[in-house]
Amino acid sequence: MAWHEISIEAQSRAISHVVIGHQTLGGWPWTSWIPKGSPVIIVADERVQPVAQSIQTRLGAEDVKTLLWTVTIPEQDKNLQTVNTLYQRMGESQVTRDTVVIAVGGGVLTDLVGYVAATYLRGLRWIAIPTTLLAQVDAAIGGKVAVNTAFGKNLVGAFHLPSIVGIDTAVLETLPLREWQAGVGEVLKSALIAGPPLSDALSSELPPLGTMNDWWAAVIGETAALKARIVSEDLYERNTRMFLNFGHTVAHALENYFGYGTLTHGEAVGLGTLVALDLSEKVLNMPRWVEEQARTWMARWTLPSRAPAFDSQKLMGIMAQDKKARAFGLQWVLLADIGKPQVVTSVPTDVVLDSLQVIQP
Ligand SMILES: O=C(O)C(=O)C[C@@H](O)[C@H](O)[C@H](O)COP(=O)(O)O
Repeated sequence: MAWHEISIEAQSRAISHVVIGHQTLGGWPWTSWIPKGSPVIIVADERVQPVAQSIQTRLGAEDVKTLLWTVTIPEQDKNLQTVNTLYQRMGESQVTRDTVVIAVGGGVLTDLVGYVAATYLRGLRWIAIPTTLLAQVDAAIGGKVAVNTAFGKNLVGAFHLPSIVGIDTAVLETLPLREWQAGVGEVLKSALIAGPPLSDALSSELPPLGTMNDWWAAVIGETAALKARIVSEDLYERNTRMFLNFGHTVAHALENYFGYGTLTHGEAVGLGTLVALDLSEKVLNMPRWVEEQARTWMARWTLPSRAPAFDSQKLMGIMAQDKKARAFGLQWVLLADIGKPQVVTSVPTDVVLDSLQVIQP
């Protein structure tokens, strides 16, 4: 029986503009970001409702039809049940495919609302307005959107780039201290995988957490630019984008093990980073000074270097579900040196178990 093939070669040149400024939210060209006549739904964390209301006022003045939904979504509610409540509201509001969704909040909100935008009506245009350090340096950039399941962190998701990521560092001026701490885990990760100039900036001075200043504005800009560069090279994480997952193999497992929300993502990333650095010394002969430098940064910014007690074998079972895992086993992102990440497969289980000891209490 003869057969023939018809190929579909979709050329999606997805573009995502990352806009960074300080006290610039009010001056952004909103109407150029939203196609004429498109309705808008703003989904905002209730803690940053004033930011969302200022956007709604600005859009209203330009005759853009806007709904504002304020929500509270802790990490433990970043799941399909919460997604479904938003699907329900969108159905009740008779949302159409030309609607633009604007997500205003931290990483949990941009992950979940971004996933809703990726899936409702098979995909809506969306804009991310990150209001936490974690979201501004990492979560809101690059289009990874997802929710957690009982089997693991971010196990249900998609790649759906926001058309705009609007970063106004002024919104961090009222950010609670633990949210600052939750974000620095990703800043340290970025400095370790990138090396200079970001790692030099951290080594020259480390301001206290909680006060927005020029140093933080520069570090946020550099970290966001690093992520934008990596995502531009490998949007679907087929190779180099895995570098951004440094420390996350253990981090995500810890978040699941202790119950989502017990450890902040940044705290878990800090702990996962220490395990990855120990493995890097063993497997890639990474110079020890890199680990010592990371520990200095973590201590300065009060990131925990020890986890609550955990069963290493059970944690390994959760790690097996990591999205970087393949049929042949786990893939690790390790460092040969600062700024020199590598994807490494077939790290022996006993070596991993030994490295997990570095974060046991
Ligand atoms: O954007 C990426 O790629 C990252 O790995 C960045 C991570 O810091 C971020 O936490 C991401 O959401 C985790 O991705 P996942 O694929 O491990 O869920």
